[in-house]
Amino acid sequence: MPVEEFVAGWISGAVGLVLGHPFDTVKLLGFFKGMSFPIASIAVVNSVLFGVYSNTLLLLTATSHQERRLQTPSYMHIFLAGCTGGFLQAYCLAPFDLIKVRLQNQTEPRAQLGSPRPRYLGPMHCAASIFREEGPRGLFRGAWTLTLRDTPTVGIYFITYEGLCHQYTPEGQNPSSATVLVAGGFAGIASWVAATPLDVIKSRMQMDGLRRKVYRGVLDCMVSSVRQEGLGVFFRGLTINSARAFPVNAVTFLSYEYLLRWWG
Ligand SMILES: C[N+](C)(C)CCCC[C@H](N)C(=O)O
Repeated sequence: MPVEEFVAGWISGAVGLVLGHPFDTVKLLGFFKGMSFPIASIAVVNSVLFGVYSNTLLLLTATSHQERRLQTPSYMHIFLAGCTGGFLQAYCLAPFDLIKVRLQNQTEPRAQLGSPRPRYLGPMHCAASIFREEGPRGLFRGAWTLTLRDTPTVGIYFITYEGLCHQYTPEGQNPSSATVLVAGGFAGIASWVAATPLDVIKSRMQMDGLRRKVYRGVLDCMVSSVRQEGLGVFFRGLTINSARAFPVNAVTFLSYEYLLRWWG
């Protein structure tokens, strides 16, 4: 099993992440709150995303990353491999994403003398508290919605990337850096536009049960969100998600391609 893709996925994900983190947090308070933790978690998550994608394509088309430039796989295969990558990465991402959402939604100041103690003191404390208060399954709260969000949208992510690269690259050549940056950026935007409605629902499911349980399930969460806030609720954060997605995924794909070429 080619492991380079896993390693390249990890490193490129970390590069993209540093760039994207302020966008992630600006929706809330505190700019670089919780930076070190996502850096560690991206090692697992992005390497699963790219590693599973590439190895699924290898299974489906019997071509390696380099050979695929000469023999472009069908969009169906690219989509299926993307969905497989998205499905598996969602499960790895679930506990990390839950902790991120819980910490970012916590707006009490850091522990200070005289002020009330925040519920979670940091990522490890947050993980331990969830485990204690909500059980081991609590760490996977919202995982199902995350899977629904990521399975098709990672398919869209890779279709957009490969499609744009193919469009602007002469037959049999590697895409130029500019092409990779633009294709990666638009792949990020396309997948985030598609992912935003379920991203809103996912975060609500992850915050549910903290004080008392409000939703009976994903569908119930969707229906009551629309009832209370209208259809616009599904587009919450769309602009910031897209603004973040372009630079993050442009550099993610650029470093991924370069690492693979360098090792290849
Ligand atoms: C599927 N979905 C759109 C959610 C994410 C796909 C892109 C993954 C990238 N690490 C990022 O954070 O932008």
